[in-house]
Amino acid sequence: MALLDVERLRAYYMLRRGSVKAVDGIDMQIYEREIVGIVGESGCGKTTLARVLALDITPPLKLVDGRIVIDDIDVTQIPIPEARKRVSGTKVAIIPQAAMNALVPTLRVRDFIADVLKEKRGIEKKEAIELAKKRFEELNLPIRALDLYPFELSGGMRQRALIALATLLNPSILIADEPTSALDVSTQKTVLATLYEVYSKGFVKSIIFISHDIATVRQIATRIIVMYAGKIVEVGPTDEIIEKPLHPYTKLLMYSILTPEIQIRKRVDEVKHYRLVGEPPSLINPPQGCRFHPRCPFAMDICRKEELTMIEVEPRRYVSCWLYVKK
Ligand SMILES: Nc1ncnc2c1ncn2[C@@H]1O[C@H](COP(=O)(O)OP(=O)(O)OP(=O)(O)O)[C@@H](O)[C@H]1O
Repeated sequence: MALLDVERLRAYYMLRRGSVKAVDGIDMQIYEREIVGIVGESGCGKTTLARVLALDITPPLKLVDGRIVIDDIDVTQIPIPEARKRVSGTKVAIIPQAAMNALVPTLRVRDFIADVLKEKRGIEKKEAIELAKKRFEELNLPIRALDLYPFELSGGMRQRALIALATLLNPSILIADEPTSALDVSTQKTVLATLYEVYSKGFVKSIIFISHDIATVRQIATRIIVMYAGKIVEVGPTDEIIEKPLHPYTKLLMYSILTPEIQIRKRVDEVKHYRLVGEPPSLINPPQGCRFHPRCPFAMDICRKEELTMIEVEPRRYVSCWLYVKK
């Protein structure tokens, strides 16, 4: 039974010049005790998907179609503000991409926590600060950080504090959107370690980890979902996605991370003469057929005409590519 079950999800930015189809027909499941990485180039819809799953759906973003069931609650059947009240912080919590700005600069960390917990869950200040102290202790974070203003914390400490805060109420699913992208490599490691800690200590059941960088995702995720142009193109266990990518887009992404491991290089050797050139397409008028076809070195006629849904090529391995359809 999935913790999170998403069906036919469509969420568009409704602009005057057209709708940006940032999440366009997504089916996915997140199960208990897994860390799922969502990867793809900038602009492929990862942040939009994260926002929708966290029910942060404000204009111009609109939920156009589909169903989201979180821990048995079909949140798409309830008005969004009410759904948010029911699940935010307890079933699902998010560390947003602009996390550096997620804290309020004029509030000490503890006052920020108190405000958020009061507003979202009606928890009194004293109790909120006790909860925060306990969680900081459990995660070996310095409790004195609670008395500081955000600008007094280092980037890594701010990010780790946000992980602690997002998980205060032990949400079933934590969504972390590019939590390490603005940090240097050694700070990234400490932030990843804190994320792993909230998972291993059972403060969250599962994590969705979003990043454009497969190399980072690889360090923490047990399963990977690859997104391209508002759609999922491939899903599989991390090792298999890394060592045996199927979709040409995943292969080119893998090749571009220049891994030194010989087996991995060999497996993606078939794309060694190609590069991931150009940009992802406009999501106002995405290409017909497979959205990757204009950049795909292996595109066939059918790819330009017909869209394909996910096919299961092996147990737990899904890909959306005509190359894998048996003729
Ligand atoms: N507020 C907005 N209004 C209009 N279009 C938007 C808005 N936010 C994002 N988009 C568009 O939606 C598409 C998906 O963007 P999104 O930020 O979800 O992608 P992403 O994969 O998370 O990329 P990044 O890592 O750069 O955030 C892009 O075409 C983007 O330009």
